[in-house]
Amino acid sequence: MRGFYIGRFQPYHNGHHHMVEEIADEVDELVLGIGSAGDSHTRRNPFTAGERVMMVTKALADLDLTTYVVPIEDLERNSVWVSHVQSMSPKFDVAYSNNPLVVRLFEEAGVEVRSSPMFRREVLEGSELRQRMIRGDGWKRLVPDEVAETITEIDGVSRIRQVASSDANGADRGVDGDDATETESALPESGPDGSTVDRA
Ligand SMILES: Nc1ncnc2c1ncn2[C@@H]1O[C@H](COP(=O)(O)OP(=O)(O)OP(=O)(O)O)[C@@H](O)[C@H]1O
Ligand SMILES: NC(=O)c1ccc[n+]([C@@H]2O[C@H](COP(=O)(O)O)[C@@H](O)[C@H]2O)c1
Repeated sequence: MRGFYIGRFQPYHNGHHHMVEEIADEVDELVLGIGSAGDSHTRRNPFTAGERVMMVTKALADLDLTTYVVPIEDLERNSVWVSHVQSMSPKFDVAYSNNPLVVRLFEEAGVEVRSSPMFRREVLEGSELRQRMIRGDGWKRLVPDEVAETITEIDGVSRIRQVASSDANGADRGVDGDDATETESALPESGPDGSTVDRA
């Protein structure tokens, strides 16, 4: 059986990794979708698709699981997003997500979806990690070692600080403090990833 798990992975952290380890007990192969693949160099989405491919590929290398890492760009239409995902991914039998919008879109398209409880969400959250990087607080122990190495290799902390400071000056920012584009803001209630506000 083949599973599919999508996230923005900005960055890939131990909460994601915990979820992948649990999924590994249920499937033979796993497709990791790198969501919002066209976005980078913003406060909410600092890393490019290629950089996230590196983080995820290296972090998964030790798992006894065949994995495929597939970048997937956002679409303006939620109603056809699942078809778009299916067109970019190896065929899969079950999708994994804890994102309510993603769960709904897969279910409406007739795809089986499985969710899991959030793992140590008080610290294992992308926006919390990005804030820690900006502030210089400890973040490395919250991500797999390979992810910390990749972020160091690409000088990621300095990038996040720079894009966050230009966001603070008004560039690339939505009214609610995130960097949602007009397209994202125009979607009902939330951006394509189901989020509303992002602190970093
Ligand atoms: N700590 C966690 N435990 C379990 N699942 C998680 C955890 N953090 C994120 N997820 C799930 O992983 C998927 C991808 O999440 P995503 O890449 O948006 O990370 P995030 O931590 O929610 O980041 P951000 O704060 O940037 O939105 C989603 O289904 C999300 O609900
Ligand atoms: N219409 C769309 O493009 C659409 C809809 C639902 C989810 N997504 C993407 O799927 C990913 C979901 O990941 P998260 O659960 O990490 O938010 C995000 O990259 C999000 O932008 C896109």
